[in-house]
Amino acid sequence: MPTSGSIKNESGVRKIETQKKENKVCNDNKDIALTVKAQTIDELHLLQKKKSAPTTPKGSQATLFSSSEDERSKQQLQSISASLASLTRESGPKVVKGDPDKRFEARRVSHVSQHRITPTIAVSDSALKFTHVLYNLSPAELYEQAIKYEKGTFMTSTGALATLSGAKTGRSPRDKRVVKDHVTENELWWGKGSPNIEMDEHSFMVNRERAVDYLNSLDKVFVNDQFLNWDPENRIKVRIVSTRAYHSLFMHNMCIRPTPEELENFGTPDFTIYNAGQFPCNRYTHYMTSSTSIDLNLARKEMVILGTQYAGEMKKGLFSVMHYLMPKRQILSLHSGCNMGKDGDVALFFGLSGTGKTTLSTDHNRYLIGDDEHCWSDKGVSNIEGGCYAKCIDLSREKEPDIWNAIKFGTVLENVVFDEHIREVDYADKSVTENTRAAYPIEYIPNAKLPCVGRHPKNVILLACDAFGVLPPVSKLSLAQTMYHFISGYTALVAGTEQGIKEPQATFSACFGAAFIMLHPTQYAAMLAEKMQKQGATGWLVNTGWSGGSYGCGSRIKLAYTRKIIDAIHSGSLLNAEYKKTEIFGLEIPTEVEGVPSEILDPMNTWSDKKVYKETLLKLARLFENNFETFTNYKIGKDNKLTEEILAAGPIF
Ligand SMILES: Nc1ncnc2c1ncn2[C@@H]1O[C@H](COP(=O)(O)OP(=O)(O)OP(=O)(O)O)[C@@H](O)[C@H]1O
Ligand SMILES: O=C([O-])CC(=O)C(=O)O
Ligand SMILES: [Ca+2]
Ligand SMILES: [Mn+2]
Repeated sequence: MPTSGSIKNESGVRKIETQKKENKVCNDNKDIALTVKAQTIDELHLLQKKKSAPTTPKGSQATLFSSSEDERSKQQLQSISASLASLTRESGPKVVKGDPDKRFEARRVSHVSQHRITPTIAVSDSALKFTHVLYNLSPAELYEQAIKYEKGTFMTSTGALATLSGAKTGRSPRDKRVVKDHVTENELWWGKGSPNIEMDEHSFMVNRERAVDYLNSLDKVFVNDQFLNWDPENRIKVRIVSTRAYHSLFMHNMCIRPTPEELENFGTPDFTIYNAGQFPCNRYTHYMTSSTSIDLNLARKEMVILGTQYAGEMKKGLFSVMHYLMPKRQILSLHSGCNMGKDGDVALFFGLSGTGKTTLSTDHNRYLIGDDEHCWSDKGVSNIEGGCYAKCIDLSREKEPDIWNAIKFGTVLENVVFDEHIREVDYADKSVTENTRAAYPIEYIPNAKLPCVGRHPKNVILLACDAFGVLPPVSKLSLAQTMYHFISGYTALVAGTEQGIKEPQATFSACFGAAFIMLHPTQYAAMLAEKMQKQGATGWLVNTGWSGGSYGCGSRIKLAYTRKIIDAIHSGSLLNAEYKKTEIFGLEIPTEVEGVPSEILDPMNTWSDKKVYKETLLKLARLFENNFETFTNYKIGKDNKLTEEILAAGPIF
């Protein structure tokens, strides 16, 4: 053992002082006498973390803050306490920042009186309790929380956070409720076909109270303060209160992340979500038909989630809110992907779930503006979100390299199956659900366009996954046809995963997102028509579904071919191609597309039995016709001319 006297501290670094008595451990001249100023192990651990950016949780070291910082921090706590206030008691809960398990952090308490009313009822036991708030935690902190406290949460081999969303692995549109009051009664779309199922204000308050009481009964809640919409003039401030680190990380990825300065000056949110999804709603509450309820109150600017932990409810709930707020400002909200070429040309990709918005807007040769939710204003397009939510069933590195590579540290992987030891994900495994998903910040895509805004779209691509196999792989649409197909919002998926051949199921969802729209579809359609006309945008219908027969006989069009078709749309070469018109649907189909076998461009060529093809085509046309009946009484746009053209743009028998 070397002796202390023979070694000099040449580098001039502090000596290790873990105990009062000097304890020298030195093997060579370099390592020696590097001492840490710590008296105890706890003190040593305290040295490990240095003070973070100004707005990360200020749970500790209160004396380090200047009085203005102190004041702002107090206001932040007051604002959170106000959000969590029960409306039947007098004051907001006692709020304290930080993890209840971290005993070293000095606690800051704020018991904020929210209401001017003099208390009349004695405080309940719950009012004596603290609510610990984990405020805008970083992904690393959320990983620790999730892995430590949320069963079924693991790190995968690429660093993503794999978790389970619980009993619900998809959205529950039938459990969505919207408060009908004297304003929304006239403004919103109600009745047949509408996604807005009514509830009254009182029942909303019952559910709100249930959610808030549940949240305040927990040891801790997560609070995210973030933004929606990359258009700075139309940015919306949202607050999400949730119970799981999974939810907090999901929203961290999906909403726009504020800078530390923006968070300092966040102020009062424009909209608040109370996600108490681990707790059911009370089925005896009026308007409830199950123990799941997703309730939207536009007047109160609040949403309550009970009985489902599927994180997509928050994402799509906020999208509904945007579908209400944006049209009021003459801005069109769109369920579409969006990307931009090197020359600044913008394309929109509409389509129902699973038709290819995320897959096709994530294109290595183009800049990604966003994969799912956009706004189209007088200035151009802007993404509503700060992240992407990709389907990952059968995901492959070869076919979708950018999405594959985005699944790394920080990404939330929902309901995937992985090797218990190596933690490699098996993307083909549907054991938990077919709707496996990855949520990642948009910067994880190498060619993301930041900020996520672009010019007016040049091309509007409508995606349909036609499992009947009768729609052409690509057709050029007139404006009236674009509107007809936009209002129809068609896709056909295959029902069930049982053995044997299943009939394709046609789905019609107005504006390619009926589940999220708030106004009558024709209001969005009118705005789209006006914008497309004004900007001279071209509409296209792209079938990403079956070719060579219906599901069971034919097969899904190769992604590589669809990509070639999309390339030809972007480059402008398809605009000047030679076209012929199909029967029944009257679609203009090109005779050639570079890189795509010409014989597949007319679906009739690919069917061995032409009679069955014709029957299937007629069958689909009738489904379109029946679906459109509900829209025939509505006027679209300023004159009747467009309305008549749209009606004439459907199938002709
Ligand atoms: N020819 C094709 N074109 C597009 N996608 C295809 C094609 N063939 C197979 N696919 C697969 O279809 C799926 C399309 O899903 P995608 O995530 O793009 O849907 P989405 O429209 O973004 O839906 P959501 O709104 O639910 O997010 C992907 O899994 C993709 O790999
Ligand atoms: O909302 C979801 O769960 C997934 C999605 O993007 C959609 O369905 O359009
Ligand atoms: Ca998507
Ligand atoms: Mn979507």
